[in-house]
Amino acid sequence: MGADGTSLFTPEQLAFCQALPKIELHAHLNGSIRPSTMEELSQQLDGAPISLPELQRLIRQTTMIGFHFLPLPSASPTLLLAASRTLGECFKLFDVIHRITTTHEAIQRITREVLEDMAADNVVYAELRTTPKARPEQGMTKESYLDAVFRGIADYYASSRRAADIQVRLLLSIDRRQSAEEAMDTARLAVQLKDEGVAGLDLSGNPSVGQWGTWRPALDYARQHGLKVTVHAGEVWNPEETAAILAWRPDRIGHMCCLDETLEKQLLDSYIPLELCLSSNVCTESVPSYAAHHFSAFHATGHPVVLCTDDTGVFATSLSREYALAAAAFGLSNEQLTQLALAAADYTFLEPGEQRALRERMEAAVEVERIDNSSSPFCLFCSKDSCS
Ligand SMILES: CNc1ncnc2c1ncn2[C@@H]1O[C@H](COP(=O)(O)O)[C@@H](O)[C@H]1O
Repeated sequence: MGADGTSLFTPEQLAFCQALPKIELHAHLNGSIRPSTMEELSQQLDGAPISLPELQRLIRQTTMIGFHFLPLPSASPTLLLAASRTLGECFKLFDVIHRITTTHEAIQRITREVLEDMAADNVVYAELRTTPKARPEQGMTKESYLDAVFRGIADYYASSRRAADIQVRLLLSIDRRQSAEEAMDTARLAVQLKDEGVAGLDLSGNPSVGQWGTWRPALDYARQHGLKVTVHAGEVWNPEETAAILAWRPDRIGHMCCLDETLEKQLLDSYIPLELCLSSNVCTESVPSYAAHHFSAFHATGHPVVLCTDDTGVFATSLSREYALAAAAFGLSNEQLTQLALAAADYTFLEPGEQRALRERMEAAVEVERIDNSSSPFCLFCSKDSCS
């Protein structure tokens, strides 16, 4: 494999996946920061709570994670993680990112840029998640943090010619470091903002921290008030917690890398849709390789699965790249990739009528691609030499 990972799939596979209309259901806002923006924001830190030398020291400290700005053939310099790191080291990197994204302006900008990047990658619907943060020293409350996110979304729609192409909902994240009270604050905020585009709640953060029982009342509250809930589970080996989360029956679950036979059977019986992030899980060593990723087994049984990115900035990926990785690692045909992308509409936190409309919009886009490619001797959409 090349250092940029591109040799994991063919250019044709990537081109097909880029042309496919896609749905992103598991993307963390700050983890999706453009590396170039991260670099730029870190230059502007003088006078802010963290100075540039301090940031550089922090980055050096996290060199086990490694910052490598590698020129990719068709992209701007991209941040890649070094060959070996752990999930714990990854969370040190999030702390660094959070220390350079402390202002409302930074949050607004990152939100706009993330949507621009998604639209350019042919993402037609996204549920973007973020942890609302109160930073009194910046005059930032959880509410004003979210206002900045909403302004970023508005900026995107105001500036983009492709605005109609991407529909966005927000999920508010509870960080596992947070107390029951903090979690409940976030749940209340999510309920208040239900009509403003907040579709649900997420539980995320370092999986080695905290206890499931701490945040459960907040998740119960959100559910009782009509919000959907997705939970990170099984990112590390913690069978008691994973069983308790499965018994609670979230509307979707992220990761589920570490399962024994009993948990796997419970998950299959539950039919709860899985948000799967190949690069993230391989990079953080939650799974040993792409080929060994549990996507393959769950997809083969017909269990609902959706490919997602997790943190495009941290793992130097895009949704098209994740689809191409899956195509190459699991031998998926173009038709299987198309069905995978379309099926994700059913797992969104939209109302059933909105889900149907989204799927129809995607099917129409796929049809246009089929027609556009029908004169080509090699059909992009059925992997045959020609299609009838
Ligand atoms: C790698 N796998 C992962 N597992 C668990 N939580 C993750 C994560 N990747 C990201 N986050 C969560 O998202 C935050 C960054 O975005 P926001 O500041 O909320 O926008 C991280 O601090 C962590 O809490």
